[in-house]
Amino acid sequence: MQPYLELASLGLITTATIPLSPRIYSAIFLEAMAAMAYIAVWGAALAAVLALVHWVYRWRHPKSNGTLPPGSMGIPLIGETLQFFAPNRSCGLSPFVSERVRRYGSMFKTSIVGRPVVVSADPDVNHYVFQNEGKLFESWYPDTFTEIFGRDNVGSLHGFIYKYLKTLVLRLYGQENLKAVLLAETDHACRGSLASWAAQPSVDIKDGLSTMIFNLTAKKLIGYEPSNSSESLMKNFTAFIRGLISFPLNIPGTAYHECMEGRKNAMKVLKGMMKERMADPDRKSEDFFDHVIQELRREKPLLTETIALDLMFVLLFASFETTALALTLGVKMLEENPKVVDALTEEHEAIIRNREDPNSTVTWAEYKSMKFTSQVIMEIVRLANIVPGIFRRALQDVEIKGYTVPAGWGVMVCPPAVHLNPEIYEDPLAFNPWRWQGKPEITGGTKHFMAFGGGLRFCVGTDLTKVLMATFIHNLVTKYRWRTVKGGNIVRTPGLGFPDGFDIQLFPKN
Ligand code: HEM
Repeated sequence: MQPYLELASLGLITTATIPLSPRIYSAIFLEAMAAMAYIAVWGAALAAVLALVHWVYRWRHPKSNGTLPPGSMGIPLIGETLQFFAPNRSCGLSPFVSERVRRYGSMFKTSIVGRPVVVSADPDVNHYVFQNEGKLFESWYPDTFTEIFGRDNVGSLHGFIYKYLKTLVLRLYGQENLKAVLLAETDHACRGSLASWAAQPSVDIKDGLSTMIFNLTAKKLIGYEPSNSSESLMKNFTAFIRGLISFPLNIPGTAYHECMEGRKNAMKVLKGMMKERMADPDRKSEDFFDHVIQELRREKPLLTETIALDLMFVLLFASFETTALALTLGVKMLEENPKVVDALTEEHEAIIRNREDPNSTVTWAEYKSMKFTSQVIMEIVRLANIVPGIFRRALQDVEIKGYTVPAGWGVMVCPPAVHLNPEIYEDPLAFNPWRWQGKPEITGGTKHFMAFGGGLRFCVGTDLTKVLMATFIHNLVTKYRWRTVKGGNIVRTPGLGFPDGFDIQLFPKN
């Protein structure tokens, strides 16, 4: 059929209909199509822009059934992650927290590593969060942290299985075993390490302490001997730790990537060990891993293999790095405060004078008598702030101090904001162990001291850490003097680090 152009419809003439050639027809058709496509593209672009504007608006103004704390959610997707990880080279509160507390108050909202989070610098709020573990809040760490520690790590477990694991770990690191076995072993390890470091021109104290504590605790946990083939395990943990609290960008060359590779390799070693031990039912129980494997062998085990492996991984890591970092900072602070060293020396020389054999190992009664040392340890961990943030997730909308924390949001309790608050600790950056004088011993978290956490999830390694620090200080101040050879500067990203190392030279006392 011949195509026609309806001129009337175009308003050019009244009634005429002119036959058109197919070429003209298709040109007009194409033009109409182009116009429609043009409109569609613009329409789609406009819709996309509107959706984007709406999304950005929603990002910046998240929905809530009540009043959200003030604060900024940062730029979409990235939030304020970059500011959170920005290096801070002092013992003071990170600018990320201090600037926001100044601007918004002690509770503010933000977004870090892809999650909306309410940060609390308020002692009452922190206490409330810890006391409501399992009721209003549960332990939660951002996905990137969970990737690192394993999805079934103890921090991600709840309820019955969590309580069971905690009891299992306390059998190894609780007071009874410390008194019966570990105190003497830590004393022995500290003596040996200090003597070997004194025989060298200098030692990187952080590396030395890490190796000493790793060898001690990994022996208890997995029967690790530094000279056997599993030596690479320590190297993997070191690679793991370097990227632990770094920006979560998993591409080759980044610290985070190195960290994930370290985890992969360490898990390979642990899996190999587990396979070997599972295949040997006659194996005698020699270390903590053997106890865990006995549990796995039961007809209806409470643990799964993944939970067991993640537990071993977390324990191996948490046992050495935390304490090594705190003690390294402690050595730096002692060097800067000779009066504290004098008071420590007096306390520890008195202990030795009261012994029948001055070379005998530290006894539990002696350890318990170290009052000033215990104040020094409290002061070191207060200022070290090894854990810059303790994470939880709201299980329902929670009203606190006139604000709402929406269900599903993260909460970051910020211990440094409490430990460095001048209203709580006078002249908070001063290293002053005497501030703890006459105060009752703290055995759990309190509103004003939460270096080891608080509530149900209070750190299971607290007593081990204190024993390790006390025996190290005992041997250091009674047998050696020391001086810094190089390094000792700190950085927090936000985890504590010693970017230039910290080399000291030890001199035996006569
Ligand atoms: C200076 C040394 C240490 C510091 C500052 C420290 C700090 C902490 C903090 C703040 C928590 C609470 C985390 C939370 O509530 O989410 C915690 C939990 C934990 N710590 Fe430590 N810790 C130290 C040493 C150790 C040691 C030596 C071990 C050895 C086993 C250890 C094992 C653990 C474990 C397994 C948890 C998880 C407990 C749970 O989820 O219930 N920590 N630690």
